[in-house]
Amino acid sequence: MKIVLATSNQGKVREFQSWIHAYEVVAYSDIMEPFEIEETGVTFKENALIKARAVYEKLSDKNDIVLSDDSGISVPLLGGAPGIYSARYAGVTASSSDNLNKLIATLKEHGVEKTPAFYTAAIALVCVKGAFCVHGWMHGEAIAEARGNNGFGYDPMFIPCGYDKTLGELDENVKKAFSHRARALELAYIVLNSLK
Ligand SMILES: O=c1nc[nH]c2c1ncn2[C@H]1C[C@H](O)[C@@H](COP(=O)(O)OP(=O)(O)OP(=O)(O)O)O1
Ligand SMILES: [Mg+2]
Repeated sequence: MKIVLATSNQGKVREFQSWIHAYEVVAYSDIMEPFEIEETGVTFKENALIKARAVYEKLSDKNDIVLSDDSGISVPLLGGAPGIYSARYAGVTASSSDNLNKLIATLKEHGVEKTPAFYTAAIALVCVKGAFCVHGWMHGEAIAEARGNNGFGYDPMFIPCGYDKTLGELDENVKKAFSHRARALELAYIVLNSLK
């Protein structure tokens, strides 16, 4: 039994592979031809389940467990945007730097240098015993500039609570200690251990 990650985001793959040691972890594209999965849900949970179910359907070994992550950054000043649309914020074909630059430009349009923001991660697990979903959050501030190259996505503009540097500048262990994804993964372990 191994964990198959239903994601095409290499930043997520890197984090899950470096954080999960109790199981063999592979990206789904290592064991099948990658395919388009439409994220038609209106919540992180719905989209996480859509991605995990789509990959589980195509698995040849149904004893494997599929793990997906649907995540994003929400800015209360912007009514929660980009939220579940974080990966499509600057358009459906946008790169992560397009999205980052759009959020920086939007904050500047609102005349703010920093504003409260939070990340959400929904992790779905789909296996022979059913489908499960857990969540995690990380609070902090979004700033109207990009600093540092660590992490991925919006990390260069996100300062976690209790720090004065962005996740782009901070050591990777900070994300491992209390990121939205790390917190959701802690809960996912409870589900995983009960599936054994
Ligand atoms: O820790 C994070 N640090 C920085 N940015 C992050 C993080 N976590 C989510 N994000 C951003 C990236 C992307 O703009 C969106 C996720 O979108 P989301 O659809 O879940 O992932 P994705 O399309 O990149 O890959 P996939 O759907 O194949 O898993 O939120
Ligand atoms: Mg996506």
